[in-house]
Amino acid sequence: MKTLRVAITGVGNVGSRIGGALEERAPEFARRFNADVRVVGVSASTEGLIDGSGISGERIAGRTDFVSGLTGQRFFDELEADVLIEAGPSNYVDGAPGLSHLEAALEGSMDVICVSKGALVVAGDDIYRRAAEAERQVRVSGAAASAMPTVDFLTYDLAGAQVTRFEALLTGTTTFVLDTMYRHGWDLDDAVAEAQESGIAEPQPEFDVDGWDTAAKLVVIARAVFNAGIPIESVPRQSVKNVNEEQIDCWKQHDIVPRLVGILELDDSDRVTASVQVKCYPKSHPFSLAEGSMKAVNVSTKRMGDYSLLGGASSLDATAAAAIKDLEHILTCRMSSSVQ
Ligand SMILES: NC(=O)C1=CN([C@@H]2O[C@H](COP(=O)(O)OP(=O)(O)OC[C@H]3O[C@@H](n4cnc5c(N)ncnc54)[C@H](O)[C@@H]3O)[C@@H](O)[C@H]2O)C=CC1
Ligand SMILES: N[C@@H](CC=O)C(=O)O
Repeated sequence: MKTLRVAITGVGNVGSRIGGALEERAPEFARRFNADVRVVGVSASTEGLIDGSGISGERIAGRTDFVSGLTGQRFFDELEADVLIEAGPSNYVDGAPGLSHLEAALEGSMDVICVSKGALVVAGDDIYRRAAEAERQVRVSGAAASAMPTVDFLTYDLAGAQVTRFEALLTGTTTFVLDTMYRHGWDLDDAVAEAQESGIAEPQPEFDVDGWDTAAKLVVIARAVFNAGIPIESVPRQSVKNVNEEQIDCWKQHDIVPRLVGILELDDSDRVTASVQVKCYPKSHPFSLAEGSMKAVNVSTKRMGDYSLLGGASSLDATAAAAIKDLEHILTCRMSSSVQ
């Protein structure tokens, strides 16, 4: 049986669940791929743990035998792993600490799974170039709307379809906030506090509310799907903060529902432009049917017509599952290439 050694950087809301999610799937991986998939290293901001014999989900979440200082470069110097799952903070200024984690992992010939978005937003080009040079994979489901298939849907299912427009609810927090304001009369602050309580809002929730999270996901998707480099600062953004009670009343009278959407449009030369907008939709539109922290995607293509997907609500378990989905795709590639 082949062993696949997995490391995780960032043991917060999401990272601490990834170990348990992997443990749950391990017997299936053993059966289907004849692979022993185990976590061999985890690092948090000031401490970490490396154990080649495997680290259980309980040890990751409990952190009782973490070693002080085993993080950052020291962690990578001591780590021997095949795949890194990066689940630290998303930092759109310089990509730290995720960027140096991804660089060290690719340097060490690991495939990388990004749950955090900062490094991809700040240095997507560089990460994909390094990965190509190292002949390693970059998987980004967790950073590109997690449980809602975006990159995989566009690159695999719609391969060759020639996408012309992608319009989507990519941030569960803003769907939740607008939905509770519209349907239940909540005020913005209460709705944001509830989203924080459930762990889906960013540590600084204005990243969600002001459209940065949606913009970041558009940047990640544009790079992964269309090989387009879009600077996040160039993405025009609208904020949910500016939605007020009078507007909500007016939209209700007109039977239309507000949502924060991210849009990618491709022109005839395949040039991609991105924007984040508060838009209203008729009540029967799939985006209006997205309740709570659900997401939704509308895609127009030249060769296969139009699509709508609805689902993929933001949740910590669903995000951990999306990272394990990426791991499964890596496993599939690694196993098939070892057969050839
Ligand atoms: N919460 C969610 O529903 C989702 C979150 N994400 C992204 O996943 C990432 C993690 O999100 P959460 O777990 O909610 O955030 P979190 O703030 O709970 O966890 C981040 C963890 O990274 C740790 N960390 C900070 N510096 C570090 C370093 N130098 N080395 C190793 N670890 C370090 C922090 O101590 C913290 O525990 C974020 O980038 C977020 O944008 C993506 C999809 C969904
Ligand atoms: N803050 C995001 C979660 C991570 O991508 C959301 O609300 O969907």
